[in-house]
Amino acid sequence: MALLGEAQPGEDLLVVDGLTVRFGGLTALHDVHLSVGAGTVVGVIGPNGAGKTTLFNVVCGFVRPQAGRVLWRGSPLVRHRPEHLARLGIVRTLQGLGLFPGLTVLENVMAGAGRHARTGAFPALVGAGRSARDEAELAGRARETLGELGIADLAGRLPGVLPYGVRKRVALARALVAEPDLLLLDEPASGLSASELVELSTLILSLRRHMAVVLVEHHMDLVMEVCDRVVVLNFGEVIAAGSPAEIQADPRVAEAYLGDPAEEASGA
Ligand SMILES: Nc1ncnc2c1ncn2[C@@H]1O[C@H](COP(=O)(O)OP(=O)(O)OP(=O)(O)O)[C@@H](O)[C@H]1O
Repeated sequence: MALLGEAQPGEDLLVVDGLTVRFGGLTALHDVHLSVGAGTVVGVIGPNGAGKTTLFNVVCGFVRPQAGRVLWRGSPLVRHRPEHLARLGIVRTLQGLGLFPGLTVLENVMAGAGRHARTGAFPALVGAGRSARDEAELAGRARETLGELGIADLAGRLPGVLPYGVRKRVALARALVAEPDLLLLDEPASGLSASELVELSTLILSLRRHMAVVLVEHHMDLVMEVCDRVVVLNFGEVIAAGSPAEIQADPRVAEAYLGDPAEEASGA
């Protein structure tokens, strides 16, 4: 895969240091610490409402914490905004796919190349401000990424006509074309068939050569298969962190999940 990783293995790319987030009287995160090394896949799991999405939202600059910091390559991210992330080398996929219905698959993927675009999001989206050469180079990279995900033949289609699993791949291609150093994956397994899950697992494992991944996911089989480390949140607090085997054997984790409907729904 032609995705370039600049970080050295073992380097801590992302450090979340003592994050606390409150929404009115509700504490969504309380003193959360975690670190993500280059070339590692870190799973963030926990029952519904545990704070996983809030954690992503803080890293992405959507939510400001009441306490704590997010460090990127050793420097605190101060008042960072979601639109600056791709240029830092951080890209997130959304639970909702967020594809543009009026753009083709190829155009949707090209719209994800924020890190390399020389202009802001809207001009980049419509192609303004890029030279014909930039445009051709970007289209080539977008096609290559679609090829790596096995959907190059769908480049000219509109996303609305494609099955959900394929649209998820398009959303992933849009994230990967930015060649991130850190990919934040928000429930990539939801809605996928058993065979698509196997492909997703292989893909995530292959990404490690190029980038770090943080995976928020309810599908435990996938988490246990692809993650180097797993962090478990419950009611906004880290209740366990360790290897997949350690997490599976931890009684506090089983207890946190007892009766969680999302868990039952995922069949894990
Ligand atoms: N903008 C907000 N305003 C008020 N409360 C919020 C807001 N965002 C999240 N919450 C609350 O914060 C808590 C953590 O929510 P969050 O979405 O981070 O959990 P989650 O682990 O991602 O859940 P799920 O697995 O269901 O997606 C929940 O109680 C939620 O209702």
